[in-house]
Amino acid sequence: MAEDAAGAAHKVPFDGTEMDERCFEDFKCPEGMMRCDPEAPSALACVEPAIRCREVCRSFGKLKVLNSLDLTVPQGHIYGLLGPSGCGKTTLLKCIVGTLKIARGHITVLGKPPAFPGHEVPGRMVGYMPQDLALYDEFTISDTLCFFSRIHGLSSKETEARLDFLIDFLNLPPRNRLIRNLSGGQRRRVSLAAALLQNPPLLILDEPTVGVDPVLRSKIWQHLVEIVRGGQVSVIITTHYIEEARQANVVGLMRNGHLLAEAPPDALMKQHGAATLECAFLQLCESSDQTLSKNSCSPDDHQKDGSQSSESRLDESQPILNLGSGLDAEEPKFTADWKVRARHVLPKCRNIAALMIKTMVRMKRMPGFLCFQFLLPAIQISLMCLCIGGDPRAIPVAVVNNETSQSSLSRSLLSFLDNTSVHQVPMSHAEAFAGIRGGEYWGILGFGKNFSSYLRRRVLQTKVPLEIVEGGSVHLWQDFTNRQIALMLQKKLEEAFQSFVKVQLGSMAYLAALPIKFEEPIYGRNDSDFTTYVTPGAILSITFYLAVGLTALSFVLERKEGLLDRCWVAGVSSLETMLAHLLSQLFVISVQIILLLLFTLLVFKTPNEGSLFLVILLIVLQGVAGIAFGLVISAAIDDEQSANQAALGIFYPNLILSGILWPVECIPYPLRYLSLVLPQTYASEALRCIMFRGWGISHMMVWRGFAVTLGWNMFFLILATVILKFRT
Ligand SMILES: Nc1ncnc2c1ncn2[C@@H]1O[C@H](COP(=O)(O)OP(=O)(O)OP(=O)(O)O)[C@@H](O)[C@H]1O
Repeated sequence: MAEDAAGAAHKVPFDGTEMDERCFEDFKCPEGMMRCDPEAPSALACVEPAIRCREVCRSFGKLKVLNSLDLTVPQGHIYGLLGPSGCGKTTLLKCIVGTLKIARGHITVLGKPPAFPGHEVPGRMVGYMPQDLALYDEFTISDTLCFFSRIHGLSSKETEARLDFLIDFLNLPPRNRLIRNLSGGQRRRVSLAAALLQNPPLLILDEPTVGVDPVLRSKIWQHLVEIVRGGQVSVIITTHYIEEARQANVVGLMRNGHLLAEAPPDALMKQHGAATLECAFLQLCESSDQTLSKNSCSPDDHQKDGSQSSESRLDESQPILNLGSGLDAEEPKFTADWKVRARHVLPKCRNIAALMIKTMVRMKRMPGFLCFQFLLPAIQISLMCLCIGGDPRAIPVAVVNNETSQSSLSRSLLSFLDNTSVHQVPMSHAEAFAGIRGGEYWGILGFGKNFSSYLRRRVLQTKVPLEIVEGGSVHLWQDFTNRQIALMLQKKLEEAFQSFVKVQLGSMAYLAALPIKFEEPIYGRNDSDFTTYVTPGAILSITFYLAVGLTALSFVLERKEGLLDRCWVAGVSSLETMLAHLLSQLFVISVQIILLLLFTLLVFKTPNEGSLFLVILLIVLQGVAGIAFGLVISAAIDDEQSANQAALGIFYPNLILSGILWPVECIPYPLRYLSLVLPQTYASEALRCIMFRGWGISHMMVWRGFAVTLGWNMFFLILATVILKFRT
């Protein structure tokens, strides 16, 4: 370690003689610019660098973004990282703070690799200002800073003091102004304030001065110069304003994923005889291009993989870069005992509380959306109860009655037909058939002119000719393109006939009845409708998918806006983020379930014969499964459109296969096996058993629903954690 540190601290100066990196202090700022304190760095000569990157490689797919990059940020220095757009500066900073993993090489930040157990990088040792604003729009300035101060564990007194200082120093608007109402430059300054908040020993600032006026820009630099003066704070800063980087103690000029030079700005300019840093940079780029083209002309110099040879890289960087980096290429070994490792993995209540308060504040700021969120499941189940499973109403049916007498049996029979469901339209035979073919009627009821006498004979005589049977029957022609309506019509006609027979025959009614007796049902009711069957599954499905949608969307958006990364760098682990979201969503789900059940049980009178506690528990667990599945989607998918498509793409197959709309028994094998492993199949069955059969947890069909739901919860949570781990 000591050897590594010493190796890293040696630089080859422009004239080729060895120099200690403390020599970096020996530069002058141009007139009119702020000067770095030349005294500052010398106090910390030859200590472990604040950041040391050796042979760092990182690719996105086939694109090599960091290519064997070496970089050293000395302790107590401002390091200006410069380079053209797309050269990999942000990627490098993300690797340094640990939000991106490197493919090769090693990085130490304040003595240890980022995210090493027990190391507070990420954490309160580092203040990170990402390139994206990464601020919560619904927060005020004060909410934003208090949120990060809770994560860093600052006391309320410390927070107040820092808030006052930062608002004054960065010339911010009043603290109760919402972020969404700030200008771009003001937001950027709030983002910088969040990075400076806890006075960290390391500041990593990705373009903090973009969109900031020159006066404030100079003030920011002055502040940076002041805070590094004591030698305890180090800063790495990227900027597009190359000349402002002359105020840095060291600049690193980056191109195509590696450093062309790393030296004090004045020394760099002197070596290239350039009047400005920009000119020096241009010259370096030109000489780098020349070296490259020279090397590309000589086939022997080509590397097998087509990447730039290490020799050529050395050539182009030789005047400036640390040639002793080879000494550091060997990865230093770091160890932590099991207690530190365990503490590192265990979620911190402080962070979970900070994240939960954040969610609550955001909800408070969006009352309309919150009410909608609470009421949505109740609205959905109400719509379902109102629109699905009920009997069709006022179905037009043509009646062709050839009996003319007012006292005929056909008229009596028709009077028993349920008029709310069936709308009878008397007409002639020809009109009726023309009407049904034209789609005006769903059926035709036909009575022959001798219907009454033939019906009596057919019931009372033991043997009658076929002509009597035909003439004594009600004839029904139907449009069967709508099965529900067709079956309802048949059922209504049968019911009307049974009632008619009871009145006409009294105690002799059995003569015209089917020799089948439908006894009282053991469970459920004779008149239970399709709505009753669908409701339990619909409740679970609504709870599950609302949780999926809200979780996936909120996480994907937070990730896209860089908020998740920013919290991570502040020291919040993925597990803490997931737990905090789970707990806050549990509150939302609880309110949703209360309203949902109030509507289902009290307004729509869906029967519940079993334990209300079990009903609520199963719905909550399904909600948790939805949240966990939402986490999987958000962990695996980066943009909201794809996340929406994934959630929607899974919604219908799951609804159809889970036996929510239609019994699982109708699903053909082997699709049935797939249906049985889905999260809502056994759970819906369990909820139906509790609500309609009054069964408890001891019944296999009930506990199986709970067990499968718990199993899916575990699976989704583990899967989300694993995906997050692999994708960092
Ligand atoms: N998540 C990603 N997936 C794929 N490619 C990426 C990703 N992030 C960055 N890149 C690519 O890596 C390269 C370097 O990007 P990076 O943001 O590090 O550049 P930069 O030097 O910070 O640019 P700028 O100064 O414009 O911010 C670019 O070509 C970019 O397109």
